Amino acid sequence: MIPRKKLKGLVAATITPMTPDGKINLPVIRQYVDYLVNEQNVKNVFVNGTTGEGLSLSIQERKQLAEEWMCQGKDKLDHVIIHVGALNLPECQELARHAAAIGAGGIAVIAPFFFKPTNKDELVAFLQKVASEAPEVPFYYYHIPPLTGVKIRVEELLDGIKAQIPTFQGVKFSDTDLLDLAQCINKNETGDFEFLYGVDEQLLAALAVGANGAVGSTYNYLGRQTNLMLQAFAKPDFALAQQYQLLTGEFLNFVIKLGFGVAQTKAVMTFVSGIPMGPPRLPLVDASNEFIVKAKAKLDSIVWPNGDCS
Ligand SMILES: CC(=O)N[C@H](C=O)[C@@H](O)[C@H](O)[C@H](O)CO
Ligand SMILES: CC(=O)C(=O)O
Repeated sequence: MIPRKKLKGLVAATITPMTPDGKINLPVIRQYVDYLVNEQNVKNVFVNGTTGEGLSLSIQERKQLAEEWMCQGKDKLDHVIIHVGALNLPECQELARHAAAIGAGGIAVIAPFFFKPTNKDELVAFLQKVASEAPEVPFYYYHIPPLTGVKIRVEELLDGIKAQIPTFQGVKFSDTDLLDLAQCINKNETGDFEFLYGVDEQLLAALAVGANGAVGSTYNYLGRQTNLMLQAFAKPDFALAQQYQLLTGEFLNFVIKLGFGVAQTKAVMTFVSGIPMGPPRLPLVDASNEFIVKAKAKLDSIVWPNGDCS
C-alpha cells in the first residue's frame, strides 16, 4: 500500500446537493470544496454517508458523486473517504472497486441493517468481502448503532481484525458509548488505527479518551470553530476547549429540540455557506421555514470566544 498521511483532525460528512426537482446538483461541488477548505479549514471529506443520504441514492448517483469529489478535491483536499456500504454485498463490492479505481483515500462500510449480523464474526465476514475488493485502499468500519441497530461493540470487533482485513485502518465511531471507544484506543497499541468520532456534540469527551479526529455533519458549517476547539485541546487549554464545545452544543441542543436531521443540516448549511444544498430526498422532507428562522437566529446569537461570528 502507498504510504499515506495519517488522517487526523476534522472530516466533513458531505451533504449531497440536490436541485429543486430532486436530482444531484454536481456543479455545486466545486464551490463546496473551496468553501470547506477556505472558510472552514476542513480538508477531509466523508462522501455518501448518513449526511450525504448515501443509502437513498442509486449506485450510479453514488459513483458520480464520488468521482466529482475526487476530481474537485484534487490538490485541495487531503483525504477523500467514500462510504460504500449498502444492504447487499454485490453493491458494496461494486462501489468498493469503483472507489479504488478513482483513487479514493479510504473506504468505509456500515453494518447491513435489514438482515443484520448478529455477532462479530458475521459482521467481520461481511466487511472482509467488501474490503478485499479494494486491496490497496484503507478500510474503515462505520459504527453507527442508532441508525443501523447493529450494536456489536467495536472493541470486540478489533480482535484479530488485521489478520482478516489487512487494509483495516480504523473506525468512524458514531455512538455515545465512550467506554467502548476508550477500550478500542487501549487496544490500538501500535497506534496504527484511527478512531474518528461521530457525535459532534460530545467530541471533546471523545478527544479526552484518545479519539484521533472526527467525522461529522456539523464540520460543514462549524468546522472553523471546532478546529479552534481541537487547537485549544492540544495546547492544552481545557477551559477554552470546553467553551467551544458548550457553544456548539448549545446550538445543537437547540436544533435537536426543534427536530434535527439531514434535511435540517441541508438547510443550515445553505444559510451559513450560501451554497444551495437543495431539498433532501424522500422519505426525508424539507426543513420548515420556522426551523430555518429559529436556527439562524440561534446561531447568530452565539458569541464565540475568539470574538468572531459564525
Ligand atoms: C446520526 C448522524 O447523522 N450523525 C452524524 C454523524 O455521524 C453527526 O455528525 C450528527 O449529525 C451531529 O452529531 C449532530 O447531532
Ligand atoms: C455524520 C457522518 O459521518 C455521516 O454523515 O456519515
